[in-house]
Amino acid sequence: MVVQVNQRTRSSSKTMEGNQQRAEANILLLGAENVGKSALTVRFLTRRFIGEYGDIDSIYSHSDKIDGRDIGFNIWDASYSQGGDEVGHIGERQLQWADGVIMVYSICDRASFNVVRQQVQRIRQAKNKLSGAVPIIIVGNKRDLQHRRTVSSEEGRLLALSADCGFFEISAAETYHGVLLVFHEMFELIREARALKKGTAGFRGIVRSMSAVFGRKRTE
Ligand SMILES: Nc1nc2c(ncn2[C@@H]2O[C@H](COP(=O)(O)OP(=O)(O)OP(=O)(O)O)[C@@H](O)[C@H]2O)c(=O)[nH]1
Repeated sequence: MVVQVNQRTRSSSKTMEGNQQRAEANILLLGAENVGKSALTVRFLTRRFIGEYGDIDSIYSHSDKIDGRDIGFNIWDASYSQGGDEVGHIGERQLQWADGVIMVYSICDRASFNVVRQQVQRIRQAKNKLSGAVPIIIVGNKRDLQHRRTVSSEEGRLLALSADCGFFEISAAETYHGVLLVFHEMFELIREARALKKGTAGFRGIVRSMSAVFGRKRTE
């Protein structure tokens, strides 16, 4: 497995957390093969859908503005790897690095939905031991392929609800907007998780966290 790690990203997310001018967020993308993790990442970075992508682990840095504030997104597009004899292994290093996790499945691939179900459980268990709860958003991708759908929106939403995750159904192939919403919501959840940790979450933050937990339906 090749991992392109930008060293700057690791330290900067810690040092700039409290800075009002610029905030950073480390976001880990997980999910089975072929579900569109790279497509989502590249859409967010370039606004484009290019069709075919490599399958190496990569970490990308990207700047964006939310409500006039500069945000540095560090995105780890993780290939579906094998650790020891376990397929779908999630490395401790990945979890320690991540401020938030986006778990992707394809709405026309039930096996990929089952992978998300298993990985969400593993993250909840592992991350609690490492450093407390981490915000997770579950994304059902390839919404443009309705005729091949094998996982209903309800199932996706119910899984998210039961595991305290946000939920979106999108098509990375069709639109940029849905992908943008996912990353912006992820940043908001990370910000609120940090505020809750520091005990500075306002009423709005608490309400938003509860909404994420109780799973509003989020679609494009
Ligand atoms: N129809 C459709 N195809 C998509 C969509 N997103 C990705 N794809 C296609 O699905 C295939 C896999 O996309 P990738 O982004 O490489 O998937 P991945 O999850 O990164 O795959 P791995 O690198 O193997 O882990 C490619 O052929 C993409 O063009 C989508 O929203 N709709």
